[in-house]
Amino acid sequence: MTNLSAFTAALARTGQRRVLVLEGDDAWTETQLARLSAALPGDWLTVSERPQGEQHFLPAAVRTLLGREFTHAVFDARDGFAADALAALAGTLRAGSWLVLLTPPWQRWAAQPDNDSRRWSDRPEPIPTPHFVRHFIACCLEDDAVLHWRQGEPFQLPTPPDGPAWCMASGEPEREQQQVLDALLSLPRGTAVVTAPRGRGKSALAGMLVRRWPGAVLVTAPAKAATMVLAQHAGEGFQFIAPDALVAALQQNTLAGYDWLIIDEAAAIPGPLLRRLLAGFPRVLLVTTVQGYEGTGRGFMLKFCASVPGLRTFSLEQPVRWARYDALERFIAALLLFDDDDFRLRPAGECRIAPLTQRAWRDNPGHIAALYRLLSGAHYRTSPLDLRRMMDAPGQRFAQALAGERPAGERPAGALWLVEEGGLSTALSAAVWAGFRRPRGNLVAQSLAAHGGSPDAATLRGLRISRIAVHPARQREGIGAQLIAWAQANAHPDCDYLSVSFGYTPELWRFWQRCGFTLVRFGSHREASSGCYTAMALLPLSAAGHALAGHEHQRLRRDATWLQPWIDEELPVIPSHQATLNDEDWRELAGFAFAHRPPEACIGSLNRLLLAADLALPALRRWFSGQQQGEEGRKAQVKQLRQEVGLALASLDPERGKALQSNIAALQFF
Ligand SMILES: CC(=O)SCCNC(=O)CCNC(=O)[C@H](O)C(C)(C)COP(=O)(O)OP(=O)(O)OC[C@H]1O[C@@H](n2cnc3c(N)ncnc32)[C@H](O)[C@@H]1OP(=O)(O)O
Ligand SMILES: Nc1ncnc2c1ncn2[C@@H]1O[C@H](COP(=O)(O)OP(=O)(O)OP(=O)(O)O)[C@@H](O)[C@H]1O
Repeated sequence: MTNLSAFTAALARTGQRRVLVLEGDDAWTETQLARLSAALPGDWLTVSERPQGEQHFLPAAVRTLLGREFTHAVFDARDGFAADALAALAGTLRAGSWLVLLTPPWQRWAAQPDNDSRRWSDRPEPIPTPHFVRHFIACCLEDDAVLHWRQGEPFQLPTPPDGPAWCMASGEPEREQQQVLDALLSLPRGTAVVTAPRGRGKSALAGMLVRRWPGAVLVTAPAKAATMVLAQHAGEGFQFIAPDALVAALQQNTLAGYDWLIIDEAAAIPGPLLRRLLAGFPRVLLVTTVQGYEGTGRGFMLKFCASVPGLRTFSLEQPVRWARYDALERFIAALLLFDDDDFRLRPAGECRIAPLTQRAWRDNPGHIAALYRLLSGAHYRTSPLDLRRMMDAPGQRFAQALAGERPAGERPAGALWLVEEGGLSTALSAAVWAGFRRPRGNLVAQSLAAHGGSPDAATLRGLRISRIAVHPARQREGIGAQLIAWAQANAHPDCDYLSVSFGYTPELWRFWQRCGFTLVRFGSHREASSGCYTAMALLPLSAAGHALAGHEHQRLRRDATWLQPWIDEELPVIPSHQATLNDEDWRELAGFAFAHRPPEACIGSLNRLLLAADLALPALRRWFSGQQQGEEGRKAQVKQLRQEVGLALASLDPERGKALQSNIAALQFF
């Protein structure tokens, strides 16, 4: 272990960080870990599903470490591989650090269920992840800088890294930081954004702006703990305000005299909230990471920044927390396919559509990796969890639009990712409709049952378009529509529909509409993550699919008058203005009163009940006048609503109410 200390000293001197993989059984691994931490002093952080020691974090808690720094870390992949947590963790390690990765013995790892898969596979039980394990092993073996210590074999350290001594930044702005700072200090008005990968000195730069700006600057971020670096570089002028307090202060007009608002980790703040903040200050600086822990950074660039007029964009390339060509950063980029060099080039030439299956991760990994890179470059939602889903979750299918000369010169210009859904039993689908059951997966199929009017909706089989993206340099050339037409023509004969669930924008809806989709659902509130309403649409393929799409679209039209007041966006359907209670309303109201259907899924029928029945219904009136309280208050209010609606049905038609009640009660046993 003396050699290890010398090696680590060489890492610190050259500004490098390294990966050490410990492959073995639990007892052996624990012994080696104890030896390592005894030999290498410093603050060791452990990320593991198993509780151990003081500096221990569960993978799900690693996000809270953003903005903090550590010397060494252990990432325990023996029970599950939380790829997003690994990416977040790697960014927190200083120059001279080790990232020790614990794996089970490789020969049994591929067949072992991965606990993390429950987060992304839509399966209730953990599943094995052979493609990811294979890819991980290949990344380790291909990279000379990754140290691999296998149980039963001697551990040999290579020669320590050599090279010029690395100097920690002095406290004064680095060259790149200075250039951005000069531009910001002379910005007369408007919005600027600084994006960069981890550890490039973005937060420090924002702090330097606070220190150098002659007037008042306000700083906000999703968590104050993540602004430590910014505060340190800002000095006494640092003034922090939480985003919700900031919105409240803007509404009350109590903020005056601030020249700048700095929003650190801006990608973690929902778009509509950001938009409100931009309007409140003469100058705004948005700071965000473009790669890594969640895919939100690039999405932020793509979706939000494209909509800000006159935005000034800056980026930082040189790492500050570690030296250039750092081995850990390179390993993580290769493992999680962060490198996007391919994406920067325009894929030129005619396109042909070609299918791909998960087998490509074995047979032609370069090909399918290019597809993932296109998705993560062009689609705002793509994250390392998608990479894992794409590799190993069951029921996934892919197609790509390949541009260029066959075969060597071809590159993907468009990517389509499909997921098989539906096929639930009649009883389970009806139990989903009633709100009694919500098994994992089947996003659109279950949502059609749970929020729509057809108890058997989830029995149909669909292919959900999980993602579609066309290279930005090739959009509006018909490639997206070509991919959808391919999916339509190549769907399995027992597939009833293609479906899509998307964050509604009028432009995106126009695309789906042009591809032949029918709108069947529009959410009643904006999603916090995207700031958009969720919309769902179907492209029917079979007679049953046509019937379902037609029925759900008519239902949406019938409910549109009542749904519109909940939504501050024009609903893209023509309301049909029907105010009488029909059989379907009766069934739905019974599903609400005697089962667990949420009120938001019954907005139309509840309103028609108010109009049709000559009853007081005070709780219902209160609900629609918007007098709702917090979570606990809401629960009590919904309970009261259910009772009131049950009584109303019994008083309107006691026989019918009773019959529906007993039918619905039977559903809870499925
Ligand atoms: C499930 C999900 O993935 S939802 C998210 C969809 N993906 C994204 O938002 C990623 C970023 N966007 C993209 O990759 C692309 O813009 C896509 C996939 C949405 C569309 O692909 P494209 O190849 O650009 O669309 P395509 O050229 O086939 O358009 C067909 C028609 O749709 C309509 N359309 C497409 N994009 C737009 C737009 N931005 N605004 C208005 N209409 C549009 C047009 O009518 C167009 O026909 P036209 O150009 O002759 O007028
Ligand atoms: N010019 C500088 N002088 C001294 N230290 C610096 C300078 N720039 C950055 N640093 C330090 O380098 C480290 C990384 O900087 P910073 O946290 O600003 O990077 P970042 O790009 O915001 O990283 P992350 O995405 O991980 O939050 C911090 O410890 C910071 O204090």
